[in-house]
Amino acid sequence: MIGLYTAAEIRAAEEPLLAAGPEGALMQRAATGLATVCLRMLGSAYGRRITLLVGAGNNGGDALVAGAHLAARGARVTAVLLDPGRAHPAGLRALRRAGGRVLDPTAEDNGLDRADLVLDGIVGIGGSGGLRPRAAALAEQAARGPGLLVAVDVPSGVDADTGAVHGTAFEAGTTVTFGAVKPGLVVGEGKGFANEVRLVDIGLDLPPARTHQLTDADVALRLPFPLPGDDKYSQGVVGVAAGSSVYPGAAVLCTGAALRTRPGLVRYAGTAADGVRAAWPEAIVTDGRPADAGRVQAWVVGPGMGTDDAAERVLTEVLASDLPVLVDADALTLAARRPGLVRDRSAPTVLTPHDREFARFGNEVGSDRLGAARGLAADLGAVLLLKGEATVVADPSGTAYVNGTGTPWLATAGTGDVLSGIVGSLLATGMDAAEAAAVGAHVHGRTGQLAAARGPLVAGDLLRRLPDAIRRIQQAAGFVPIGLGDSAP
Ligand SMILES: NC(=O)C1=CN([C@@H]2O[C@H](COP(=O)(O)OP(=O)(O)OC[C@H]3O[C@@H](n4cnc5c(N)ncnc54)[C@H](O)[C@@H]3O)[C@@H](O)[C@H]2O)[C@@H](O)CC1
Ligand SMILES: Nc1ncnc2c1ncn2[C@@H]1O[C@H](COP(=O)(O)OP(=O)(O)O)[C@@H](O)[C@H]1O
Ligand SMILES: [K+]
Repeated sequence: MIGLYTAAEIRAAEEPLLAAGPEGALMQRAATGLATVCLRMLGSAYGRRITLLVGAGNNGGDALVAGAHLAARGARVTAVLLDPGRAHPAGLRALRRAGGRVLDPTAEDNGLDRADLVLDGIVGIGGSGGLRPRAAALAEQAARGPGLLVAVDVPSGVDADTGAVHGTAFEAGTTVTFGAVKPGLVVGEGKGFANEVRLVDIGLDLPPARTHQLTDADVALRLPFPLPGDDKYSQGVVGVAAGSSVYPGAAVLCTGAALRTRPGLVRYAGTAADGVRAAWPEAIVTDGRPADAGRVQAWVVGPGMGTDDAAERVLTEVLASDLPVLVDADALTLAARRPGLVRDRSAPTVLTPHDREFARFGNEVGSDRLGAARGLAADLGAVLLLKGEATVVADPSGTAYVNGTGTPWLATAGTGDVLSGIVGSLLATGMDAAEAAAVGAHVHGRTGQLAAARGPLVAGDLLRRLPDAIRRIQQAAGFVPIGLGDSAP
């Protein structure tokens, strides 16, 4: 698992290393790793034009020291100092010694229109609020130029903890981050500014993370294989209460996804019974109530079910069980009206809202998606899976996951019903509810990527590609999407 750490957590882990000295050692490690990544991106340094955008803090210091390494290898390095009187003194000396040029921010020709690479050292984890006007103007000018755009630690203008961006931010193609990945690089608006994230190990001794991102290897370990002694019941039976005679599609997609994820046994109960029977002869189907379906180990309730009195009775019945329940779509609308139905449960509940469904519980998601998910999870005593470009999962204790897979092609009707079926089927195996949600989101995203490789996708394509996506995840065990070890020479 990749641990995601806030600025405060990073600073706390840096403290003992800074106290133990020697002075500047951490910055040297960070800057060496940063320069190594830049060298790899450029192929070679000699004669290359590099512009450093340098703020007044240590983030600017990192850029200056990395710039000195690159200048020493023959790059033509120009540093634009946002606050010339306060630039990191040792970094500035190092750059000058290596032959770098230094400009103030009002210089007419700052080289951004012809740089091969731009290093953004305006502000890192010490940033607060939106970028100040001069910094914002330089970030925008860099984005218009031809150079590779590399952010130092965090793209300036992105909140490292939340991913919030107020106004503008540096549009990095690559972000070289130090010590640990920050949540703001992989969630919310920040994800789109950080893009490819490279982690440089600077030797921090970090405590266990509160926020995680799963890799294929993590997910492969958690996807249960059927064992020789298994039968169709022992792997966990999923119950699906979804769809309606008017909207059978959601029930068909949800049941199909549960079958394709963990094809032990899926039971369906609801008024879309005919449609489900026709699409999935493998499922055991009743047009009665959940109680008529037979025994299950977890329920999925809500997609396409409607919000009338009959639907509310189904939801109430399912939530009254002592089984794990995934609540989605129409059932979320109903649960938002009667949150006590969720709060009063002792068995695990997983809620899977998108932003509009989330808002029905009383607060907008806002720009801190992790914070919002954690808040509602704690309030309801449930696992919250907040869908989006980077789906977030939080449990009531504050443990959270940010999903790292997926594609915007998933923004199409019915893909959420597929996610519910996948997670429901993992819940039925007895997996911890937050892990089931996080593993399900990862599998769903990989399936979307696989389907999108063939062109525009519809939700049904996900069902066809799910087995292959699971097989590939299992094969790729050991693959880590974020580059580690770049501080090595
Ligand atoms: N503590 C350490 O020894 C280490 C720190 N490191 C680097 O140091 C950074 C943190 O350094 P600092 O604590 O000095 O803080 P930063 O350098 O991240 O930010 C502080 C500077 O940014 C300016 N600033 C803040 N908000 C701004 C905004 N909205 N618009 C424009 N300017 C803004 C402040 O005026 C100040 O000059 C990390 O991100 C990392 O790059 C690394 O070198 C590793 C070791
Ligand atoms: N821009 C996006 N990038 C990546 N994934 C997205 C994007 N927009 C939506 N998704 C994903 O697509 C799915 C849509 O679910 P949902 O909104 O519930 O659709 P429906 O209710 O039609 O099934 C979610 O898994 C969500 O995370
Ligand atoms: K930066």
